[in-house]
Amino acid sequence: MNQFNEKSDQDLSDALRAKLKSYPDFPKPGINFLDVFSLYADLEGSQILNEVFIRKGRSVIGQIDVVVGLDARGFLMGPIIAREANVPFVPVRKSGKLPGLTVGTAYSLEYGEASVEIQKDAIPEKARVLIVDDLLATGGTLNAAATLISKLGLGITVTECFVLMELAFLKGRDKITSKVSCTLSFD
Ligand SMILES: O=P(O)(O)OC[C@H]1O[C@H](OP(=O)(O)OP(=O)(O)O)[C@H](O)[C@@H]1O
Ligand SMILES: Nc1ncnc2[nH]cnc12
Repeated sequence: MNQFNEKSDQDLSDALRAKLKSYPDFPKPGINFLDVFSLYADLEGSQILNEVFIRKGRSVIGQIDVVVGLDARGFLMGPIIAREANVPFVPVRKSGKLPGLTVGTAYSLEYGEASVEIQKDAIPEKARVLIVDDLLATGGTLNAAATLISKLGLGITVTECFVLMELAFLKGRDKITSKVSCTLSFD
């Protein structure tokens, strides 16, 4: 029993939307930056996020074998979701940060370019993967992560992507071949 048991998913999503801070023209003119850390800086916001991620993890029990979180804000949520789903957590990191043998790819995102890597032996054969991140904008980042995972071969499949926030008007979903779910959509 916790203070959110009686709250619907919609109630939680509405509460987060009311608390979220955005910053026009950051990091570049024309970008409205949605700051997930503004939710963590609010004690109730942080508790609601925890509840949202716990519900997400429980909803995929038995359907996935690994949670992959994206650098950096996907690391806030991935381990909670993975723990509730009772599966391991694996990071996709910006290039040059992971030890051992890695596979990498370059991509574009809403406000720049980047490249990411995953450890070659991080995901077991035939695993069903859930990719998680805080935000879907153009879809460049999620698509790059899915491409990386497919480069590993071994019959590994991305079964779902979960984001806390989606800038739906940028149509990032069109780049993603797997199912995408989100908590807060912005038109
Ligand atoms: O859909 P896209 O256009 O690819 O944009 C979404 C990505 O952009 C942000 O990360 P960023 O690369 O800024 O990294 P950070 O988490 O290290 O700040 C965000 O956390 C997503 O990962
Ligand atoms: N508008 C935005 N706000 C926060 N993170 C982002 N990543 C890409 N676009 C973003």
